[in-house]
Amino acid sequence: MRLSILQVNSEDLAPYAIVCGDPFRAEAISRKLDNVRELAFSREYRTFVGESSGIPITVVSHGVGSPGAAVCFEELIKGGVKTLIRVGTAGSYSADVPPGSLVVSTAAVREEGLTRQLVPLGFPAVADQDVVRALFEAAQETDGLVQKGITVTLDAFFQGVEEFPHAKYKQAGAIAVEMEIAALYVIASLRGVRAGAIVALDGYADADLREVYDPHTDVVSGAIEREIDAAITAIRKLNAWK
Ligand SMILES: O=P(O)(O)O[C@H]1O[C@H](CO)[C@@H](O)[C@H]1O
Ligand SMILES: O=c1cc[nH]c(=O)[nH]1
Repeated sequence: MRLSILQVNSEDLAPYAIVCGDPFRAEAISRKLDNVRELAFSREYRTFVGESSGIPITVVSHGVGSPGAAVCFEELIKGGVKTLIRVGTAGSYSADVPPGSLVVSTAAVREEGLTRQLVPLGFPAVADQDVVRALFEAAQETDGLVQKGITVTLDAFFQGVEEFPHAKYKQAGAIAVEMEIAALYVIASLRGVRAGAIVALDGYADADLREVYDPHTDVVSGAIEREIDAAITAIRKLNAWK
């Protein structure tokens, strides 16, 4: 089956997929795999397929924001992907998890506009427990801080005149904010597949991102390297557990 937006054939996809915002990160992830082939680069969606320890893995970039990412997740699932792991970046809510730390998202606050068009807001955006366990174990095997907990998914990146809801979600116990995990978790639940996410913290959520946002520091690059390794290791664990 031809997937019309990703521009790939479903027969070429693997049951495990690693997804990320940035097409260049997708390429970096693919470089960690064996027997890699680039299948397509259509819009923001760059798709590779390769193997780790003989396990086929698809890697796809989904761009920035939940609506575009949702299109990618839906097509991957339609194409036969059964486990999706997002490898992203996020802003921290706490000095306890400073930039360079990793966070495994157990569930996401639905502060975006997409998922309420799919299912009522009372429906949770929650990760698959086996994927969380595999990601957390794998991340702990890398050097550096890793925590697991609730993340927030927001549409807006730069603040306007409205207050961002960070203070109340921090008070409620959330640990980081990004832009696509809630869409991933809701769509995975609706379509009956597994999903999880790990993010590298690249700064603080309450900073003025127009002034200070820089995800290209050595500290962040090191954390992204660690989360990529953790995601691939997590897939090897999940494959061994089945
Ligand atoms: O690094 P990625 O995976 O793109 O994730 C985060 O970075 C982007 C914002 O710069 C948003 O997509 C956000 O969710
Ligand atoms: O959405 C995001 C992603 C990375 N860093 C942030 O502060 N916010």
